[in-house]
Formats: sequence, C-alpha cells, structure tokens
Amino acid sequence: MTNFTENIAIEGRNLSFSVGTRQGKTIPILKDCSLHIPSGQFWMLLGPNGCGKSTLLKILAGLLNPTDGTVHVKRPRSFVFQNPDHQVVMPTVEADVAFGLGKFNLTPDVVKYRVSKALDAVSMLNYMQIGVIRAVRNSVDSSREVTALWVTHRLEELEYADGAVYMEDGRVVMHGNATDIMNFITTRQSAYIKEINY
Ligand SMILES: Nc1ncnc2c1ncn2[C@@H]1O[C@H](COP(=O)(O)OP(=O)(O)OP(=O)(O)O)[C@@H](O)[C@H]1O
Repeated sequence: MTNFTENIAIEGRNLSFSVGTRQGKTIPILKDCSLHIPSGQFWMLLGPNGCGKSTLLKILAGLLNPTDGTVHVKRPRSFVFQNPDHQVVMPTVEADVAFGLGKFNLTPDVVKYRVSKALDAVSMLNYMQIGVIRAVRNSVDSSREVTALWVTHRLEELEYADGAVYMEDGRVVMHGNATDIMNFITTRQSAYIKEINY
C-alpha cells in the first residue's frame, strides 16, 4: 500500500483490535487488516458471521479505536447501523422511511404524505420508489464527493459495487474489484453459505 493519496477516501493500515476478558486474556478480533477505498466509489465488505465486518466498520467510522494500526478517512463521514432497530430493513427508500410510522394509526395516504415531506426535506424525493442499495449507488454516482462502504452477506448485491473486501476470521482475505471478489467467493461458496445467516 502506498502513502495516503487524494484519490483514496478511506484507508485502514495494519488494523488490529483486541478485547480483554475479566480473566486477563486478550481476544483478537481484527488481525492486521489493511484496505483502501478510492474516492467516489461504492465498495462492499463481505464475510461470514462474526468475521469482524462491523468492528472494522466502526473503526473506520471512528466509533472504536484500533489496538494497532492507522485510519485515514477523507471528509466527514456518516454511519448507518445494521443494528439496532434494523435501521435499513425495507426494500425501498419509501418503505424504510415509513417504517417508524407503523406504530401510529395513520391512513396510507397520510403515511405517503409524511414520507414525501421527509424525503423532500433532504432532497431525496426522487429516490422514493427505488431500492435502498440503488439509492446509495445513485448518490455515489451523482457526486464525486461521496464514497460508500456497505456491509452485506448478499453476493447478488455485488453487482452494484465497484469493489469489495472479503474477510474471514478477523483478516482481510481479499480486496479488489467486485467481479474478482464475486468469483473468489463463489469458489468458496459452499463453505461461506454454510456459515452465514441471512
Ligand atoms: N466488545 C467485544 N467483546 C468481545 N467480543 C467481541 C466484541 N465485539 C465483537 N466481538 C466478537 O468479535 C467477532 C467479530 O464481531 P463483528 O460484529 O465485528 O462481526 P461481523 O462480521 O460484523 O458479524 P455479523 O456478520 O454476524 O454481523 C465476533 O465473534 C464477536 O462476538
């Protein structure tokens, strides 16, 4: 990996993260992970349950400090939690924004009106009918300033990505363009599918 350059938006170098137990043991969660995401691209982070994706994302987002290694992230960042409350749970932007209104006794027209107002307020009205992943792809495509890193277990979502990072057991196993990652995972698919939990 070269020095941090202008065209890299997110970079982690030799990141490790460990937690200590009450018994004084150290549990390594991330082991010497390096990755770099070019500016203006949409990348994905994949790997079996418990391999360290969320921990790596939290370190890149500045929510956790690595035990070792360095992080460089260009510009302010935002972070959408996979949990709690399964923030992105619905297939479309409209349905996802409407999710919180489900507990109120509102007619479909009122829900639609409120969702439109909310999306309009953040200039996202034209995203209303499209899928969340497509909305992220569009937002990356519409501005060279936006870079996104999306955590998923779904191989089919790689078709939206420019590149991807594949992890296993706390390590970055492969880092590259989406097609190469898709081919790589497909060759390991039977083991991978067994471990993941949709
Ligand atoms: N604070 C912590 N203390 C102890 N173990 C932890 C802590 N944080 C994470 N772990 C463990 O580290 C491993 C990686 O967790 P992480 O949530 O990063 O994995 P993940 O790849 O995002 O998993 P999933 O796909 O299931 O969401 C898991 O075994 C998890 O139990």
